[in-house]
Amino acid sequence: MKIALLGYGRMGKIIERVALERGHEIVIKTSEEGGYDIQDADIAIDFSVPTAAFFNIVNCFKHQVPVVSGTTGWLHNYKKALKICEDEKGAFIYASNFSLGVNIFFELNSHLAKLMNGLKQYTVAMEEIHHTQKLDAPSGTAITLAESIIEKNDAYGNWKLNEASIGNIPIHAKRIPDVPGTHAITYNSPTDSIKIEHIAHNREGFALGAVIAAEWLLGKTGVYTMKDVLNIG
Ligand SMILES: NC(=O)C1=CN([C@@H]2O[C@H](COP(=O)(O)OP(=O)(O)OC[C@H]3O[C@@H](n4cnc5c(N)ncnc54)[C@H](OP(=O)(O)O)[C@@H]3O)[C@@H](O)[C@H]2O)C=CC1
Ligand SMILES: O=C(O)C1=N[C@H](C(=O)O)C[C@H](O)C1
Repeated sequence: MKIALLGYGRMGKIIERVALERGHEIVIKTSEEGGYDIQDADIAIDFSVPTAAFFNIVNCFKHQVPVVSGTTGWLHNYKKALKICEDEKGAFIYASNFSLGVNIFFELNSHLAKLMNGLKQYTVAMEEIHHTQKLDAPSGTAITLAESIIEKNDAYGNWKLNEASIGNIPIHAKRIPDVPGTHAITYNSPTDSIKIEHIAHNREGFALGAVIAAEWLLGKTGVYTMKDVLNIG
């Protein structure tokens, strides 16, 4: 595949290496808005910044270039993007986390949330830890985890950053140098705690998942998720 890398930072560079190892070609790599012809590419992979992702993604839809995005912090525009994708007959996969491990963790979290539904002695709390360069908080992955708990557990209707209050899942965001991404969910009762945790040791899993998603999306139209790609859950 001829790949456009929209965002050539920490993730863009690892995705480039993984894509080359899998026999693909990088025809565009950019850290700027525009200045390239997206139609030179068969597919685009956007790992940019929250303020740029929506433009990058919509530009792909408008030129019928399938696009995979892992950028977090822009999801207030997600529904708008889906509408444009539909209108332009585009192809799109967004995931807050492309790693196989986290996608398995999403399933565990959902199952645990269902088991805990109605057990009023337990309260849930989430912690996410990332490197100090991260622009958004809480992480996209933490938001996905919280949304899944809200869907399965009647005790929760929303999440709150660094704040515990009734009906809200507290998400504690910590920034520590060089941490690729850690997410933990703990259910606490007066007598015990149940904790599940995912620790990324590096960024390879995110990059491989994004390239696999791009390979899977090529030739399709419509909106998909990593559940479709990995066929889990
Ligand atoms: N879904 C997933 O699995 C994962 C998602 N992420 C997310 O991916 C995103 C990128 O992460 P990471 O690579 O660590 O961040 P970086 O800051 O290292 O890279 C982002 C790059 O995007 C560039 N950029 C700025 N404006 C634009 C633009 N208009 N178009 C294209 N690129 C632009 C930045 O350039 P400059 O520095 O000059 O501003 C920078 O080089 C983040 O939102 C992060 O949360 C990260 C890991 C996994
Ligand atoms: O910015 C990062 O680094 C990461 N961002 C994603 C998120 O916000 O969930 C995924 C991963 O945790 C790394």
